This record gives sequence, structure tokens and C-alpha cells, in this order.
Amino acid sequence: MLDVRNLQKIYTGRNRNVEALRNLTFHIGAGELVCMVGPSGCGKTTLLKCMAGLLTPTTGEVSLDGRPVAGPPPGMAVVFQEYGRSLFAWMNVRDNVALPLRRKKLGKARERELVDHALEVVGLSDAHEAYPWQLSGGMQQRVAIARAVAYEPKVLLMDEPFAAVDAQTRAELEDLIRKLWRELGVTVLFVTHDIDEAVYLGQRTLILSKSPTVVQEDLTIDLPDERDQLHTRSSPRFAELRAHVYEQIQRAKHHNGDTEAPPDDSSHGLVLQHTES
Ligand SMILES: Nc1ncnc2c1ncn2[C@@H]1O[C@H](COP(=O)(O)OP(=O)(O)OP(=O)(O)O)[C@@H](O)[C@H]1O
Repeated sequence: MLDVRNLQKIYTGRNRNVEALRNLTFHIGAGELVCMVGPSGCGKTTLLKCMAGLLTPTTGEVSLDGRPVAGPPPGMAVVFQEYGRSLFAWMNVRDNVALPLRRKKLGKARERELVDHALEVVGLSDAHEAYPWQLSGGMQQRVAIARAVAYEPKVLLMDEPFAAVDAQTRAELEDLIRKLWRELGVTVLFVTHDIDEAVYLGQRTLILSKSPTVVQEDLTIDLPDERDQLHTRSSPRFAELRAHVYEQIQRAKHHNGDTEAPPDDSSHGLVLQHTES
């Protein structure tokens, strides 16, 4: 489905070059929900932009269903952290959600159907005539998610989409993403700073090293498929996985593509599964 092979990105400037990504290789299968965490500034946004065809890698390749990504591929949608900047203040909710569909030239009736469905699944049917500035932060992020859903993507890339919302809204939006993933069968790569979120949401967690960045660990999240905020987060396995990811991130702060990984003493007898790439 989605393959990242030996991806390197060097930003070249007049006075200095920044090697944001060193050598990233991983695979995401169709219908998977994969989370990605790493130290601040390790290149998560750079990676997502390369995957979305918004930035050209220096070397290496991203491919979707075997085809190299050389520009924004059809069938891929991206949700960014800054919902305030991705919604147009002068357009109501319905028009904001419908905007990317204009390119598809589907006809008015089909467009209306997709927008209505997307607003319904994110719980915003009643707010379709409101303007973004009349909505809370959590509602605005729901509009951004509805816009991605209406587009009917095969792949959804999410770049810290809940970083700016409060904890309660965040928990609701996490459950919304799991619901959409299960109902729509979409493939999701979800970038987050939040260790609990990285464990709660996905089937796998990719842990990145600091910059120049490599994949430090590809961890299988072996929590039951049925998850809820109360029981899953208070389960012993959740606590074990959370502690492991936390320790790996501490380790990642000292490890990058230039250094040998420091000894890994973080599993403390835990049984962990890793995904081969
Ligand atoms: N346009 C740019 N020009 C030069 N350097 C850049 C540019 N964009 C990002 N960088 C550098 O690349 C590195 C990775 O940045 P990036 O924003 O991808 O990291 P991130 O993991 O998403 O950060 P954060 O965790 O803070 O959101 C950083 O050192 C950053 O300064």
C-alpha cells in the first residue's frame, strides 16, 4: 500500500544545510492504523509532507500502491494540526467540507450526499451553516476531519491533529478516528507528540530517533481491538506499552542516524512484538 524506502531529506539553505531525515524505511499495509512518535523536531512533519507529495525528498522514494508519489496523489487526504489555518473563515462549514470535492467534478447531488454523510459521521450535521469562527476548537477540527472524510480517501495522513484541543475533546476525537477507521476501512498514519495517544490509537507505533532521523523501533500494539478510554487506558498492558514507548523516546533523544543506538534495557521482561519492514 504505502512504502517509504531509504527516504532522506536535506533542507539546503544559503548558510547551512539541515539533514532532517537520514534514512527512513517502513511499510504500511492497506487498512492499517499506524501511529508515529519521536522527539520534537525529529522530522515528522517533513516526512508527512514528503509522503503527501508536498515536498520532494533528497533521495529515496515514497510509493502508493506501487506508484511513486511525485505530487499530491489522488486518494490521499491530509489533516494538519492548525485547523484554524486550514479552514476558510468566510466559508460556512458545508462549503469548507465541499471545497476539495470541486476538483472531482461529481455533480451537485453527489457532492451534497458526500458532505452530508461526512458531517453526520463527525457529529456536525446541525452546524452545517455555521462559520468556523463560531465553532469551538474541537468542532473546527471535526470540520477538517469531515473535509478529509468527504473526499473518500484511501489514505489519511494526520499531523498532530489534536495538539491544540483540550484533553476531553482530544479523547472524543481519538475515538472518532478509531470509529472512522473501522467504518470506512481507510489506511491511517497518525503523527502525535502524545505517548498515550500513540499507544491508544493504533495497531503499530513507529518510534523515530532524533534528527537526522531513522526508524528506531516498529512496535506492535497488541491491545484488544475494542478500545475505550476508561478500560483500555487502565489496563496493565496499556501501562506496560506506555512505559516502553516513553523509555524509547528518552532513548531516541540520544540516538540518530549518526550514532549507534544506546543499549536497550527498556523492555524489563516485557514481551514485545515488532513488525518486519
Ligand atoms: N523549510 C525548512 N527549511 C530548513 N529547515 C527546516 C525546514 N522545515 C523544517 N526544517 C528543519 O528540519 C527539522 C525537522 O523539522 P520538522 O518540522 O519536520 O520536525 P517535527 O518532528 O515535525 O517537529 P515538531 O515535533 O516540533 O512538530 C528541524 O531541524 C527543522 O528546523
